[in-house]
Amino acid sequence: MKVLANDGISNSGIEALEAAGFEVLTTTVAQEQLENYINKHNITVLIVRSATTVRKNLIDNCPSLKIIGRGGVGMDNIDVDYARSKGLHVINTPAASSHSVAELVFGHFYGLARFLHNSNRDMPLEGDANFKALKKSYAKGTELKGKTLGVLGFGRIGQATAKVAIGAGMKVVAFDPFLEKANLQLDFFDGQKVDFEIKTISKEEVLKQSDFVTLHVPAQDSYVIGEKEFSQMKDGVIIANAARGGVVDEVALLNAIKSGKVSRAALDVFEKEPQPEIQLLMNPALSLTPHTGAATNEAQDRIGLELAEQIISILG
Ligand SMILES: O=C(O)[C@H](O)COP(=O)(O)O
Repeated sequence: MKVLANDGISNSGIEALEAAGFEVLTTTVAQEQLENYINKHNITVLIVRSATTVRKNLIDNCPSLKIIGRGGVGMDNIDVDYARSKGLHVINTPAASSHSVAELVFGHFYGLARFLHNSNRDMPLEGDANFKALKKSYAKGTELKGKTLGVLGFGRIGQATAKVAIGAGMKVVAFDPFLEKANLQLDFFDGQKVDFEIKTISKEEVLKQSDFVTLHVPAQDSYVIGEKEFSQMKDGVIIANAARGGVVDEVALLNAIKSGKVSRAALDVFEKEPQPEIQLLMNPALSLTPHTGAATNEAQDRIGLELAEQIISILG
């Protein structure tokens, strides 16, 4: 049986699938040629990340497909219910990338707190005077330790982010419409484990208390953070969106930066992907990454292996 991993898959995933007798194709087929390719090569399993979309048409026109696998969390690029109604298995790997996303958020937070996203670019090629001027202009950094992190969406990734925050000496407050509390476990390098509980509070209270805000919610029809929510935040707040484009109103964000309500922000996802608005790309208050939350060797290894295991157990 053939597996097409159209947005790639780790070697560990390929090896596990091949050992079970699957043929794995890793060609990236353009969206408009996908239907032909799947039919021509009699593909049984289509694996995608966020780049390839799997809509009704493709599902209807590719009868050889038995499984659609999402290497990652968000399935907004797949017509999941429709595929399932047609008897296809739709699988993903919801836990495999949580810690990688959490670390990316903190990479942005530490960078923003000390202006690394700008100072890297601004370092003078020569000149003592320039160096000194630059040192002065980046003299107002802040520590994360002792600050409050607000987490909107307290599922797997939100909780992983909370654990990193606690390790960084931050207080964590969280909002989740589906969760009253979460039991978290901190794992230490020497094998010690510490359990603790975080009770969620209202969204407004999270926004009011937080020095840093991070979103970990699925794609949805309306903004989670817009003009109203920005007005409820502390002046000078730093925010991060590594969830989905469209959960933060980008126009409201730019206005909030302009007014000083938001001092700096990190975006890993954009309302327009893969071509974010130029005003975002040019704004010095923004630290940007091209949707790389899950893009670590470790996360992709776990994702590849988990997909392989699920595929083998369904078809093996
Ligand atoms: O939903 C996810 O898993 C993340 O947004 C990562 O998407 P990617 O696999 O396209 O990097």
